[in-house]
Amino acid sequence: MRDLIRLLRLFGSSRGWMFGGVALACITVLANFGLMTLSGWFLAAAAVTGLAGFAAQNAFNFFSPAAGVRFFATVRVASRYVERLVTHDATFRLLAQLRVWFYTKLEPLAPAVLQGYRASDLLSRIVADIDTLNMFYLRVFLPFAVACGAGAAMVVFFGVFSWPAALALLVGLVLTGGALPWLTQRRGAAAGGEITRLNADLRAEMVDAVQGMGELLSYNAAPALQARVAGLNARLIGRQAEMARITGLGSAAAGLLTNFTLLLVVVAVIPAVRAGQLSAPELPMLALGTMAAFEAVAPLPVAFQFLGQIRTAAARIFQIADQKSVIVPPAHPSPRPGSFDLDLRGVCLRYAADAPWALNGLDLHISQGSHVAIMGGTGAGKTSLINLLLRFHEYQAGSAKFGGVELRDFHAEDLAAYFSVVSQRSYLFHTTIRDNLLIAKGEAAEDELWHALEVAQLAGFVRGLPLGLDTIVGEAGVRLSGGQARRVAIARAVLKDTPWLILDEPTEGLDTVTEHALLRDLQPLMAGKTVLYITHRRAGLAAMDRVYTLTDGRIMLRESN
Ligand SMILES: Nc1ncnc2c1ncn2[C@@H]1O[C@H](COP(=O)(O)OP(=O)(O)OP(=O)(O)O)[C@@H](O)[C@H]1O
Repeated sequence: MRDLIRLLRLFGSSRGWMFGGVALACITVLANFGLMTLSGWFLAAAAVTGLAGFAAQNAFNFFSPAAGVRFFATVRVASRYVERLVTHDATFRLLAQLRVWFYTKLEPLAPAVLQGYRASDLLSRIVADIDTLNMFYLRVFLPFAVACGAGAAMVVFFGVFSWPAALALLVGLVLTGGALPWLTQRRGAAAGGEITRLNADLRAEMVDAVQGMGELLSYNAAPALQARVAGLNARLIGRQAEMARITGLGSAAAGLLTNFTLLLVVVAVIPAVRAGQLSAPELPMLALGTMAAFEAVAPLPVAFQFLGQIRTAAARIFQIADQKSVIVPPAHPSPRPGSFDLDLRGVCLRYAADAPWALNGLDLHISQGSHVAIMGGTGAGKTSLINLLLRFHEYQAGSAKFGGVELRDFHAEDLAAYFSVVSQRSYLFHTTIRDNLLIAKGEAAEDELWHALEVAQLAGFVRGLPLGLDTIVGEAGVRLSGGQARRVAIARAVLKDTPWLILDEPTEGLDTVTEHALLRDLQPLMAGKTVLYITHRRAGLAAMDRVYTLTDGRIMLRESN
């Protein structure tokens, strides 16, 4: 329940649209109620008048009730139309609001906290869970509010004619709109929650399967995956069938309760008609009114059945949104560094309180303009050093100063303005070469893009492509060779043009010829910049001013060039 109240609070700024939709839906239900009750009364009164003789027929006013029927019919159609427009508009607004809110919560968690989640699970939360939460307004909140508002008005209307009939209607509405939804909600909670989780698991397995298709086929591991997916699928279908059974039972019980209430109302009204306290046409009026009144509560049993699904989705979303970023942003704006020197003294960094130190008392000084290489084997702490510099992870001890200012006094996004990273892992988006370059400098002109490609030695290749800069590179750049993808990353660094250039194993995975060509082509980019070259190979070290060896998170050796 707490999660649902939180959800409602989140929708605060769209309150006008939400309650506007509720008001219009109430008008629609009440117009239908007016139409049915007036029609019931009018038809019966006309029949009674017809039997009463010529004088009574002449005296009967046909025009006012006929006009009333037309009025309610027109209002019902018009308000239903506007209600659909408003409630759907409200739904899309809430959806957009939820997505933006969730994204703003996610952003500070990248990359440190989000690394703990599978990408496909995050995708499920961003897309499917948010969509499920969106059902909350249209399928739960709106029908519930309409049932309360319009239901109360209709009971009061019945009360004006007959309190026993009003009581019978109230009991029928409360049973159908309160007790039955409570039951379906209880019955559907477990299945609904599991459907959300199983859908997420299934999506995660499928994303993994598509990404690892090559490995699965070459190791003949596809049958095991198929069996896992089939198992998940069978459980999902089982739970969905359970939900369908509950839906069917809920609808049938609602229909039964409607007819039972109709019977109760008729039984309650007959003595009053017999006693002359009510006129004969008022009996069909209240009977048809009862049928119309149930329009207000009919969607509730099915709506509440989905509460389990909505609650699980809300819990999954809030679980991420409530995570704290490991980087605490400083309270004040980032200072301007006095220079671009880096001075690390006894820096310790680890990824969890009980994890071993990835950087363990690291001392390192890199003066502005110098070219420094850090060598180290697997797990030595090279990437952790970059994580430290870019404020992707927090350091727990020691002093790390950039231009004389502690790194933790910088906002990560401001610090990013001083560093460009060319890495073996530089990610290429499934879009054009142009768009992949523009992420480094959104406002770059066409000739700047070509200049960057020239420096990265990729201009000739791009010119030769039929679509040139508008060539789609494929997912993670699959349509480019390893060397070409690295050159796109270099072109980004040229565009960004920062004082520091970090080369994180830029030639990893490339053949020796390409490696040497790439290192040679990097030279113009390195001129005049402070360069940190991280590698575990010896290629390219000759061009460095100093070479350090990193072992177990600290500098163990300094080689001079
Ligand atoms: N995100 C992370 N969460 C937990 N531990 C991590 C994380 N990243 C690195 N580590 C651990 O920190 C230590 C240093 O890792 P790091 O990635 O900095 O080494 P590296 O020198 O870059 O290695 P490689 O050359 O193999 O990439 C390793 O023991 C590693 O297991």
